[in-house]
Amino acid sequence: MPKLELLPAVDVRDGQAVRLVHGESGSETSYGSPLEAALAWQSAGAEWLHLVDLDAAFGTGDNRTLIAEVAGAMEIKVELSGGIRDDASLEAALATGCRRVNLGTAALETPEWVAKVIAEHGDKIAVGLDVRGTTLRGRGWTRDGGDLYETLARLDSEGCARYVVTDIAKDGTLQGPNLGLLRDVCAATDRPVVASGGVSSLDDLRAISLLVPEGVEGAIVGKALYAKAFTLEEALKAVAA
Ligand SMILES: O=C(O)c1ccccc1NCC(=O)[C@H](O)[C@H](O)COP(=O)(O)O
Repeated sequence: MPKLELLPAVDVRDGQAVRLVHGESGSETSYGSPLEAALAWQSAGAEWLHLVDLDAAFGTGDNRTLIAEVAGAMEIKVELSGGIRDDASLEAALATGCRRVNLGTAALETPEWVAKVIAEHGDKIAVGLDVRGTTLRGRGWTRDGGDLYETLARLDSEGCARYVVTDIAKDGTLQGPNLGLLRDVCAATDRPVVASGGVSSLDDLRAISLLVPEGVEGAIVGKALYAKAFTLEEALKAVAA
C-alpha cells in the first residue's frame, strides 16, 4: 500500500508565516519567516510543501515575490495555493517552478476557465474543495459557492486530476480531521484526495493513512506542527509504518 504523503503548510499573510482559525482573516498567529519555516520542513525530510498566499486568497494584496522566493529555494515538490484565478496569476504561480497549483474560487466562479486550464496543464492543476457542511466556499472561504458533490462531478467530467479537501470548521483548530467527509469524497470520485484541516496528533495521521486504499493520497499539516504537537520527523515515521 502506498504511504500517505505529508504536506507541511506555510501560509503567508503580510510577509509572515501564519496560522488561521477556520481560515478567518484576523485570526492570525504569526510564526515568523516563511522561508525559514519552509526550509525547516525541507530539512526535516518533507517531500512536499503546501504554500499558500493568504493575501491573494482574501484579495488583500499578494506575497507573490516572497512566494516565488520560497518556492525557488525548495528542492522538494511545492503545491501552491491562494488567489490563482486567471491566466496572469496561474502563469506567475507556475513560473515559480511549483509541482502543482491549487485552484479554489476559480472552480466556483469561472468554471470554463478552469476546464480550459485543466485541459492544458493536466495534473499540474488540483482543485481545492473547501467546505462548510457540503457547501463550497470561495474568495478566501468567505462566500458560498455551490454544492460539493455537484461541483466534484463536473470537475471529474472535465478531467480534474486531484482534489484538496478542507473542512473549514476543522481548519486551524487542532480538533482532528473530518474523516467522514474524506470517505464521502473518496466514494464520489476516483481521483486522489489530499486531506486538509484539523490534524492534531500522530493518531490523526494514522487514521488518515487508513483511508489511502479509499483514495486519500496525502495530508496537509499546519497548526499541529507550529504548535509542536509533534515533529515532522515523528509524523513521517508515523505514516511510514
Ligand atoms: O488554501 C487556501 O487558498 C486558503 C484560503 C483561505 C484561507 C485558508 C486557506 N488555506 C489554509 C490551508 O491550506 C491550511 O494550511 C491547511 O488547511 C492546514 O490546516 P491545519 O492543519 O488545520 O492548520
